[in-house]
Amino acid sequence: MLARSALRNVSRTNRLFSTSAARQQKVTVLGAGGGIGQPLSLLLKLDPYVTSLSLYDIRGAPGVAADVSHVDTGSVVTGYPADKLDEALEGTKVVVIPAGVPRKPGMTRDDLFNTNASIVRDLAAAVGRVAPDAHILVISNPVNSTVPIVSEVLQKAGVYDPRRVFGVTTLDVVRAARFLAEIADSNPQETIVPVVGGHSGPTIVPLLSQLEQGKGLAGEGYDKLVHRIQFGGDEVVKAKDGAGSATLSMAYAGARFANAVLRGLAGEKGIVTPTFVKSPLFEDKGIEYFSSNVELGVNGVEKIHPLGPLSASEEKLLEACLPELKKNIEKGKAFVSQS
Ligand SMILES: NC(=O)C1=CN([C@@H]2O[C@H](COP(=O)(O)OP(=O)(O)OC[C@H]3O[C@@H](n4cnc5c(N)ncnc54)[C@H](O)[C@@H]3O)[C@@H](O)[C@H]2O)C=CC1
Ligand SMILES: O=C([O-])CC(=O)C(=O)O
Repeated sequence: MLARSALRNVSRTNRLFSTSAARQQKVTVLGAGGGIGQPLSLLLKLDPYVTSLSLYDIRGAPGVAADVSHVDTGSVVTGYPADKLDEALEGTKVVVIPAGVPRKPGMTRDDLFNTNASIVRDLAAAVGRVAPDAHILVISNPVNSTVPIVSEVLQKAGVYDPRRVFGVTTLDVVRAARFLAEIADSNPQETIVPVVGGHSGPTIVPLLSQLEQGKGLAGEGYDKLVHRIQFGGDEVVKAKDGAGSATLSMAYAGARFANAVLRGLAGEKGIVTPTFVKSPLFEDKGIEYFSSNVELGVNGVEKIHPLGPLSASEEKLLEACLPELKKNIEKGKAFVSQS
């Protein structure tokens, strides 16, 4: 028999994260059987802020749930098949949506609209009906359009609170940190790049001038880095050669953003990260949603930070971002009003 202190040590080394959290929540993943959904579900199983993990997909969620449920952390995992969406959502506080098709080489994210818009619309309607006060984290592309779709659906249902709908743009932040750190020879975990705008090509605007490691960059080196951050998704789509887009790095990014939302819900202060939300920043230009640094808290979005000082190059990037973003947002809104 192991002495109690030895058991405690064994127990500590067996855990990836510490298990004591102030306040835990039920989290539901819609699209849990997919390329992102599976590793994301695993990472959420490791999150000490999750008490109950509900996994839903039109294919394969009970199997994923059975598998993930054997991991020895405190949360309880349940899988739900296609006809059990309402049960999956009951009592949930956070819903993460990676349901929908991914890109193949040669496609833009907007090319996914025709398939994913209706998937996201129908899932949002179910969330509005069953879990109207849930925080909704939208991963499904095109994010610039799917976030307005979710918002419009909730608005129609009379349960919209803009503080609780988020487009997950964390992968852009993760990539920017990694790619800049490679050039600057810095620690990527300490190379925190605010990435603003939206989540597709030219709408992705990294504010490199706001970092010590980034402010000296210019010319070809700067242009190449910006292009890599804006088109990092294409790099993965090309390398996977028809087998899909980023799944593992996205699962990491999604779990990280979900953890930030959960920590906010638990009352932690000072959690600031970029996310694509209903925003006043460019309302005067008719742009209702924008990603920028947002402070998260018990109500979701507590405060939207201004962009801060921009370099001349960043002003130009922003100029290219805004009209494209506006088009994407309007397309999402029109889809719901015509549905
Ligand atoms: N926000 C971001 O930064 C990123 C977004 N994505 C997007 O995430 C989405 C998912 O990508 P993957 O997981 O690679 O695709 P995948 O095809 O591997 O998985 C999608 C899953 O959604 C499920 N699904 C389809 N319709 C559904 C419905 N009505 N209800 C519940 N589940 C449903 C499918 O059965 C499948 O298991 C894509 O739209 C992709 O473009 C991907 C990477 C990064
Ligand atoms: O590129 C894609 O289609 C998937 C995605 O959004 C990303 O990896 O940033």
